[in-house]
This record gives sequence, structure tokens and C-alpha cells, in this order.
Amino acid sequence: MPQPISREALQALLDRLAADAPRCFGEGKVASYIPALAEVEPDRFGIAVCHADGSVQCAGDAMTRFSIQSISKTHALVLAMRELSPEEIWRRVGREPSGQAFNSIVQLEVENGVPRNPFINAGALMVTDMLVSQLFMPQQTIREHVRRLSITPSVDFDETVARSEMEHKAHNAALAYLMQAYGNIRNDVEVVLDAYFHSCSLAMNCVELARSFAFLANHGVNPFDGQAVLSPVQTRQMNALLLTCGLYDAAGDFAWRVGLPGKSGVGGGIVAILPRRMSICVWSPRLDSYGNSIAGRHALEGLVEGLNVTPLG
Ligand SMILES: NC(=O)CC[C@H](N)C(=O)O
Repeated sequence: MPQPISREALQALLDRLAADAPRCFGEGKVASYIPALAEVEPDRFGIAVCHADGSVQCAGDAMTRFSIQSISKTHALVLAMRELSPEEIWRRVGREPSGQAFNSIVQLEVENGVPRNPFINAGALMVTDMLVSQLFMPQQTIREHVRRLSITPSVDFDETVARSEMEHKAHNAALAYLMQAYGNIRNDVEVVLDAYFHSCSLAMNCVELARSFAFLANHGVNPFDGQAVLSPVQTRQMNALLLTCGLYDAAGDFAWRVGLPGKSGVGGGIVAILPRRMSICVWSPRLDSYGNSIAGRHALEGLVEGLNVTPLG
């Protein structure tokens, strides 16, 4: 059994990963589908680890906020799992990897408007529709939920990003209207899009994001208030879904290289879970062709190697 690494050794490892990150800065591009994201400085790197007891260690630009984008799909699904029965959720969205781009529409028609999983855009729009039906103020509730998990009341939407997403909504609107045509999206599509875009626009830093995922490394219990966010079984299910679907059509490669449940976003963030040990957030805006952070994935490979952990071994 590998010995748990000391805090000092972990800090040295995080500092080294931050120092090495510029090696990846020659590759990839920042997201450019909306102007608000295209303006982000590309050559940044931050990393934060939140231990299962809630303590945090970080390096690089770990305190710089960025657009969490698709990482918010996890927070939305957690809320749905708390609010709705499993039958209600999984009748309307699947649990299989899609093998397609995160915003693909092809599979959706073939499979009668039922998205493959909650982490591709179609699936997240479906989960958002469930929350719109269930909650009085869905986007505010998602924001409250994230504030509580990250113990940071100042976490907020970036309205410029949310507006920019709405102005360039055509692709996501097409997904949502197609699902509405199949009777699977039940609310006004514009309302669903607004809630989805606001969730994606949440601005957080690596420390805040790592904290907001710590419960997934702690049997579902939020270490900051001792409350169960999910049951142990739901936690296992969520981590399984993150492992198989969290990085879209690169989920297999990420599992191969890193071997941890994870969720990426086109803002350049990736959150990963080392079950029972820690949640990790890395951020670096340059993306590969799948929409995943290049330096982020590279650093996670280095972290797993440095920690000498083999959760799937
Ligand atoms: N992969 C992502 O982060 C995608 C989220 C983005 N807001 C979109 O809807 O296209």
C-alpha cells in the first residue's frame, strides 16, 4: 500500500506542477464560441486540493476566478438528485457515455430526444428543465447550493458571460427545442436556457471549486457543516458517472491517463475526485479539440503519479 503523502510533500508537488504548466502553453486555444470567453488570458494555471476534512492546499493562480461552465452540470445534477426520485430523473436522461462531442445533436434525434447522460449539453438542459419544474427560483437555488458547498457567499453569476451565451444560443436552443418536440422538455425553452446559461456563467476559483466538490471525496458529507449532500450510494453513483461521462468523448482517454472521476468545462477548469481522500480543481484556459484543458489534464496526470495512487489499480 502506498503511504499517504505528507502535506509538505503535497505542497512541493503542487508547486512543481504549477511551475511545469507553462510547458503546455504552446498548445490549444481558449474557447471562442462566445466573445466573453475568447477574451480570457490563455496562459494561466491554478491548482487546488481540498482534503476530505475540508483543508485546502493550492498553487499558481488558484485564487483567480474563471467561468465554471460545464462543471456546473455536476452541481445541477446533485440538486436534481436531492429533489427528485431516481425514476423521475433516469426516465428522461441516460447514464451512458455518448462518444460524441459535448454539444452534439446527432444522437439526440436517433434516440428520440432522450440525452445519453446529464453531462453533455442536451442532458444538462434536461436536468435544468427538471429543476425549473421543481424549484421556485432555479438559478438562484443553484447559486445558493454552490455558495454553501464552497462556503463562499460571494460566488456569483458573470452576467456578461450569461448574456453572451444567450446572444449565441442557437446551438443549445436547437437541442432544447428538439427535446421539447419529443415532449421531454416541459417548460418554456427560453426559461430553461436562461437558467442553464446562468449556471454555466458562475465565476469561481480553484479553491472554491475544489471545496464545492469535497463532499464527493467524503462519502457525500459536506466537511464544512457535516451535512449529507448525497447519500453514500448516490455519491458512488455520481463518481461513476463522472468517471464514464465527465469529459465527454475524451472520458476514456482521461480515465486511462488520470483514472479519477472528473468534470471539465470550456472555461478551462477540470475538477477531479480521489474518493475518500480529496477533491482537486485545476484551471488553465487552453483547450484541446474535445473542449478540455490541456495543461489541466496534464497536471492531473502529474498529481496522480506524484501521489502514487491507483484508485482503479
Ligand atoms: N463544455 C462546456 O463547458 C459547455 C458549456 C457551454 N456553456 C455550452 O453550453 O456550450
